Amino acid sequence: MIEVKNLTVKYGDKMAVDDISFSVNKNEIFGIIGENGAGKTTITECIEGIRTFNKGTITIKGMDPVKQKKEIQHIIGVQLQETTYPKRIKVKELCELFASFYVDTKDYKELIAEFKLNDQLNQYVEKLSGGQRQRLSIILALLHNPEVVFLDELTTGLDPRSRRDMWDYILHLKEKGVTVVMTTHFMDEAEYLCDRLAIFNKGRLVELDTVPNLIKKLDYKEKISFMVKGDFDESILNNVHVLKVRKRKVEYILYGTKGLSDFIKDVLDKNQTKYFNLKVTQPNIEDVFFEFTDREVNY
Ligand SMILES: Nc1ncnc2c1ncn2[C@@H]1O[C@H](COP(=O)(O)OP(=O)(O)OP(=O)(O)O)[C@@H](O)[C@H]1O
Repeated sequence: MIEVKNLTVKYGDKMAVDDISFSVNKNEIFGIIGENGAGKTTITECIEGIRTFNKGTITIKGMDPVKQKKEIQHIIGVQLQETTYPKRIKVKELCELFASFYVDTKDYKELIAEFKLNDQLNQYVEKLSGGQRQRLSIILALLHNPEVVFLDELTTGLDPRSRRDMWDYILHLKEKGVTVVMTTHFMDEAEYLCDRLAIFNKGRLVELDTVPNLIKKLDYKEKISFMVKGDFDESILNNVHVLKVRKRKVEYILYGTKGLSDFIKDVLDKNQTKYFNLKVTQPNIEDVFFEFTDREVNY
């Protein structure tokens, strides 16, 4: 559905996107993750045809998003992170205005009902809450039944229930055959929704795979975390089971081989360490994120 080859974007001397290539398959939910400033918005805006780039080629369904802007606009839907709407316009009027941009659109009232904005139909857009504005932004992106939808941090600012509802809706879009390209900072969201995840670090693509495959790449079998009170002799953690230690103030997160958690519990007790909040879990996509975005990129 989407092919990106050798995309390079510079802002002055600053390399924002550095020679990246990837493709997005039809009907997949493709996640883009990375730290702030990693280049996620720049990349998606280049694909959407709203940002120029220095080098590379991009196609959506074989079309060039810049040269064939008109055709592309009919097949893509874009939900933006921050959108400024005209002042003193009501929800209903904004939907009608956006619908007038396209030849063929859905009945916006269906979408309004699906996203539970019925009560706000006659409300001024500027008076909507943050979560309501987010829901309106996706309605506007879906009015023309696009084949590909770009979602930029869609669930930021949503309450837990609305966030879950939004996840269901994204899965529903996939069921209907839509291709979804989404950026997110929520790792649980990326893990739950995305068929494949592209991890960007400082403008470079560092990993691209399914969630289970990315977790396998970590090669850690066990993970244990705990918090300590008072002095703590870190040298007790030195052992063949411990492959990596991350520390945040009083919290320790350890990754390692099978047997790691038994060894750590044992050593903490033997040393009479005052610990709390001990948790034994499996490595997850957040661990993948830390591993691959910490790492220097070598090619
Ligand atoms: N118009 C611009 N002019 C100059 N530099 C820019 C411009 N837009 C983005 N940048 C820089 O390019 C880099 C990539 O920015 P981008 O917004 O694509 O990152 P991002 O991964 O989307 O970040 P975030 O998670 O914070 O939204 C950053 O260092 C940013 O400061």
